[in-house]
Amino acid sequence: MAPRILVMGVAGCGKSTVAARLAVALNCALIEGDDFHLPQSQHKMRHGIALDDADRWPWLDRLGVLLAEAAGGAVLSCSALKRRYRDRLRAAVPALRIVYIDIRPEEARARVAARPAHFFPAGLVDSQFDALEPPLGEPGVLRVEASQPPAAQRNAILHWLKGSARAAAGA
Ligand SMILES: Nc1ncnc2c1ncn2[C@@H]1O[C@H](COP(=O)(O)OP(=O)(O)OP(=O)(O)O)[C@@H](O)[C@H]1O
Ligand SMILES: O=C(O)[C@H](O)[C@@H](O)[C@H](O)[C@H](O)CO
Repeated sequence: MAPRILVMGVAGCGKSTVAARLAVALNCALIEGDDFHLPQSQHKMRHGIALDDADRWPWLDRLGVLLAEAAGGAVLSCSALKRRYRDRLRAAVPALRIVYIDIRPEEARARVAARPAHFFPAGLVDSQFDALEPPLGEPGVLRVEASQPPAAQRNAILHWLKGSARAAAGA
């Protein structure tokens, strides 16, 4: 079955980095969630204003369609901070697998502050943690430590995917 995977977490956790590596390893498409924010949402973030549900719903709906329709599967990099956001993506892609990159606030702040050219300001990182509802306990979720090197993260995810495919086949 074509892979349909969400890599999620707060700004700076490393979701784009590992999602890109995973898409290469799985030979499938990469959907970079940040590329699909509405212009007004990008404007808000650039000006230090956190997104709210109303900003995120149309964005999540678009990403759900892209992920569901990607021929050959896809890896989606998207913050998906709240349970209801993930449920919206699951409504579009029922077999969604989720990789949660878990990072400490001080590390996320340091990473975001170290990339000043990016549209997302370090001052908004705390709001990401305020919004975050970690997906632990939800079905089909793997937690990955943000501090692991990207290659180790990718390998752990590939191992997990292989194990779930075997279990689904009853092996
Ligand atoms: N496993 C890692 N270990 C150390 N640094 C990392 C790791 N993964 C990513 N980084 C670095 O952390 C920063 C943020 O990474 P990345 O852009 O992938 O995160 P992100 O979650 O996609 O962020 P955003 O959503 O804000 O764009 C980058 O400078 C990246 O090089
Ligand atoms: O839901 C959100 O608040 C956003 O998606 C953010 O997480 C940023 O887009 C992203 O992390 C950029 O750095």
